[in-house]
Amino acid sequence: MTIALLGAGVMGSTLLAALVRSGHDPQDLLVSDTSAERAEEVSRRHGSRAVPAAEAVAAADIVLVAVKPQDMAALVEEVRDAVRPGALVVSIAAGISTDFLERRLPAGTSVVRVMPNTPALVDQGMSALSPGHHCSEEQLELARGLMASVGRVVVLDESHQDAVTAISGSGPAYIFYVVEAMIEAGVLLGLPRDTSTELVVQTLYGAATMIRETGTHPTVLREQVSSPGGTSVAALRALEDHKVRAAFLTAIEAAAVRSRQLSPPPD
Ligand SMILES: NC(=O)C1=CN([C@@H]2O[C@H](COP(=O)(O)OP(=O)(O)OC[C@H]3O[C@@H](n4cnc5c(N)ncnc54)[C@H](O)[C@@H]3O)[C@@H](O)[C@H]2O)C=CC1
Ligand SMILES: O=C(O)[C@@H]1CCC=N1
Repeated sequence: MTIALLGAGVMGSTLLAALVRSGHDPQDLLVSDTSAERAEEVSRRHGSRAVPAAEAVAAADIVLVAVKPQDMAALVEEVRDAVRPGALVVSIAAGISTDFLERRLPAGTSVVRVMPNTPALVDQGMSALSPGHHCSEEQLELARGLMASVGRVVVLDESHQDAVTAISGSGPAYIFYVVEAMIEAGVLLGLPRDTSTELVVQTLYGAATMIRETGTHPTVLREQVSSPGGTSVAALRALEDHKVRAAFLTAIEAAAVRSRQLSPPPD
């Protein structure tokens, strides 16, 4: 199975590394980037082949597109004539609909829209897949298998993709932000930075593992930490005073709005 990866940036190279880890022959992975240097550097690292975009697409069973939404129209224009009949086009670009791609690709091209996230780098990714009009069950399974090699997968109606982008696509950024803030707070309280980092990271890992392994609702888990009249409720009250919950709602809504804005207007 030959896979063309178009765009070898943060997410493209993360997926490339994952494809190699999951047993794809690196020689069957053709990498293209407008920065030829980048495509070559990434390919040197993973054993894949750096190839111009149209050439990669002409040889590919799966075309995995990982360029920014703003670069998508130009890229599709560049490669459309090279897409093989029966090839599957998988796009991970925020805000780019299957309809946008189907209108620009040869008639009948199978498309799957995916929103992954960066924890794919450590095989703990979360991907949401939405098939286009011409995507068969078999092709959807192919895309599912591709993304399942880097974490969990859900298949969702495309109307949910802006919400997915705002929750799990951008989600790691919010979590890292909270982690940064907690580490800084530890330093404020006099802890050495590396100690504070270790305390915060293990607490995050432990809390995430508890949510997953116990299946208990986060509210109940939070209540278990909050002794009456104790330290946790004192902190949680300050978070409520600063409207942190409302800030999360507003922030995530802003991400979804931005995802919609990244959708090019209809022709
Ligand atoms: N970074 C993230 O956490 C996530 C990103 N995404 C999506 O993945 C896509 C890529 O994002 P990043 O990797 O963060 O961006 P990036 O800027 O790191 O990578 C994009 C790459 O595409 C290349 N490129 C641009 N035009 C090209 C063309 N015509 N042909 C070949 N390569 C071309 C650029 O040179 C760059 O190396 C975006 O559409 C984004 O919405 C989706 C989920 C998570
Ligand atoms: O920030 C972005 O636009 C991309 C999409 C989801 C995560 N990163």
